[in-house]
Amino acid sequence: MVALSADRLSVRRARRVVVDDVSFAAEGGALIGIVGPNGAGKSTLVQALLGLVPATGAILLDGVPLAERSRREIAQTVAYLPQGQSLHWPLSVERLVALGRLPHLAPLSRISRDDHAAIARAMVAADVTTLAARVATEISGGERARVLLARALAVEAPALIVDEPLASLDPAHQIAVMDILRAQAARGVLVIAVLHDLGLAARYCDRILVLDAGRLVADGAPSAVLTPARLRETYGVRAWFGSIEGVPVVVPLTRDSAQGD
Ligand SMILES: Nc1ncnc2c1ncn2[C@@H]1O[C@H](COP(=O)(O)OP(=O)(O)OP(=O)(O)O)[C@@H](O)[C@H]1O
Repeated sequence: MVALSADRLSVRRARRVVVDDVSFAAEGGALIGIVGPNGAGKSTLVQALLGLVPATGAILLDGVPLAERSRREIAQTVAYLPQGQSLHWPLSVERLVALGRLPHLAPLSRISRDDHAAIARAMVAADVTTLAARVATEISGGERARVLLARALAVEAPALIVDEPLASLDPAHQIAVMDILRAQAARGVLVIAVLHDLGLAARYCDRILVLDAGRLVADGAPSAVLTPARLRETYGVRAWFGSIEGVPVVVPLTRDSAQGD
């Protein structure tokens, strides 16, 4: 199974440290949530894990420093769904999902039967088969989110990093996407998901990393990490914690007046 680790990872943007001395290690077979307030550095952290932004510290992918891997190797090993991607080319949905196979194709080679099978599996998993012939620039925001997830799934990489995969999705599709991520983890994939919905993070993740102002302030099982004190300190909110039919429920209730504003 794939292994990904960061050791004392820091990233500066516009001369500000936005990821600050973050260390963690992860292996395939787990769904790991990254949560934290807006601007905490979550997207920057995952971009650094993919080698997309310059960082200090060490990142190891299967024991090899990321800097020693080619872009193609990284793209084959870690599929990535960026946050809020917009589409500019009027490709069909099926062709857009097919782009997920690019890391596996030799230059000028054609899509193989295996590639077609991977594309079909990804479209079924993300529930976008009925959109296959539609123009990708002419579908709704939630449909686009699922199509882009399908493109990432089509890579069939041993690791999958998704940045806010639930944005613009209705409740049924939010649950469906979390089910997909869980199923991927159950198949041995390392899934890292940047999430804002703490309730779904608590329900679905094996482990949660909490980022606050660039620092990793908590790392552990959801029940250990998503506590009233942590949510107060990190988000400045009071939350209700409970469970329904054994499913953990976290509902942010009010901003914490102790925060002062
Ligand atoms: N290209 C950039 N240039 C300069 N600063 C940036 C850039 N991208 C992000 N930042 C800053 O880096 C910090 C971390 O941003 P990042 O997008 O990683 O946060 P985030 O936790 O993913 O936030 P959100 O939940 O709002 O998506 C923020 O202060 C942001 O303003």
